[in-house]
Order: sequence, then structure tokens, then C-alpha cells
Amino acid sequence: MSVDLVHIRQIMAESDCLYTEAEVEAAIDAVAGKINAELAERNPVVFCVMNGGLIFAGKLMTKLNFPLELSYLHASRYRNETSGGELFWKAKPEISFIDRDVLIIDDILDEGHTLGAIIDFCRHAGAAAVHTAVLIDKDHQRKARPDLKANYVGLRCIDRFIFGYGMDYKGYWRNAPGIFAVKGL
Ligand SMILES: O=P(O)(O)OC[C@H]1O[C@H](OP(=O)(O)OP(=O)(O)O)[C@H](O)[C@@H]1O
Ligand code: HPA
Repeated sequence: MSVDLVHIRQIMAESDCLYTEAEVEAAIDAVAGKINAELAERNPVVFCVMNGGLIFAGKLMTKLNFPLELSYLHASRYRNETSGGELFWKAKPEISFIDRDVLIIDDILDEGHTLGAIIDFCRHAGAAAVHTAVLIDKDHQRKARPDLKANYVGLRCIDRFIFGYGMDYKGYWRNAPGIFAVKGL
């Protein structure tokens, strides 16, 4: 599939900034403070959910001041689209976390299918406790499990398709320095 870079640039130019870089950084600081207060003695194994969780996880890591192990997993259901489909595991966790505390780090809790499936997987695979951190939680009534909340939430946003800080629009703009909403979506 060829990518129309003019369109991709236009998406950025016409977007609405929901959170500036400074606001996102402050939110990441606040999440780090809470995790430091609550998980420092838990010897957690931390999993970054690729690809979207990459920037949040990376920014968060150096702010955590206790010993931890870091790994990744890759589950995807949007596949560069703006609405989600079936969850597809591209890489399951390789590091053992049996009887361990697990901390899952992702960019966004949208409908929650992804986080729900990852939590189920970790529990079935023997984690002692599963903690979750998301940079942003989208506010709408379409949550797959309305009772599923992330333990640590940086920001909340309205029901629009957003990008930046790890979140993509058609595979692009994960690098955008802020959180932006696509015009019309
Ligand atoms: O709450 P949900 O509606 O399940 O959506 C959230 C998930 O969607 C995105 O991943 P995506 O499937 O786009 O994969 P990616 O991280 O590789 O972009 C995002 O990174 C979350 O993992
Ligand atoms: O709003 C979104 N933006 C980018 N990726 C996403 N994955 C789920 N929701 C979103």
C-alpha cells in the first residue's frame, strides 16, 4: 500500500492539540511518582506493549527509582487503521513472570480489548499480580469491560482519534511531541 505523505502531513497540520508536550511530560512524572510509591518493593517485571507503548514506557523507565526488569510484548488490533479489529499477538512475553508482579505499560486504553486480553494472558500464565499503566484513557461508552480500569492513568481524553507520544495515525506521527486529535475523527 503506498502512503500519501501529503495526506499524512496534512493530518498533523489540521489536527487539534489536546495536550502539549509539557502537559504530557508532567503527566508522565505524576504516573512515575505513583508507581515509585506503590511498586518499589514488588520487584516487578515491566512489559512495554509494542508499538504504541514504546515512548511512554521509555520516558517512564528512567523516572522509576527501584530495581525492575524490562521486556516487551506486541499485541495489535488496529493495524494502522482508525478502528480496531481482532487482537493479533505478534510477540508474546518471553521472560518468565510466574509468581511475579507484572506491570503492563501501554499508550492508550480505548475500548480496552487489548489491555483486557493482555491482563488475562498474564494471569493465566501465572503472574502474582498484574498492574497496568496507560498514558491516556479515552472517555466513551464502548469499553469492552466497563469495570476494567488501568491502575495508573496519565491523562484522559474525549472520544476522538488521537496520535502522538507513541500513538499512530496510519502508522505515522507516533513521534509527534504532544497528543493531537485528527480533524473530523
Ligand atoms: O483499547 P483498545 O481499543 O484495544 O486499543 C488500544 C490499543 O490499540 C493500540 O494498539 P494497535 O492495535 O494500534 O497496535 P500498535 O500499538 O502497534 O499501533 C494501542 O497501542 C493499544 O495497545
Ligand atoms: O485514538 C487512537 N489513536 C491511536 N491509536 C489508537 N488505538 C486505539 N485508539 C487509538
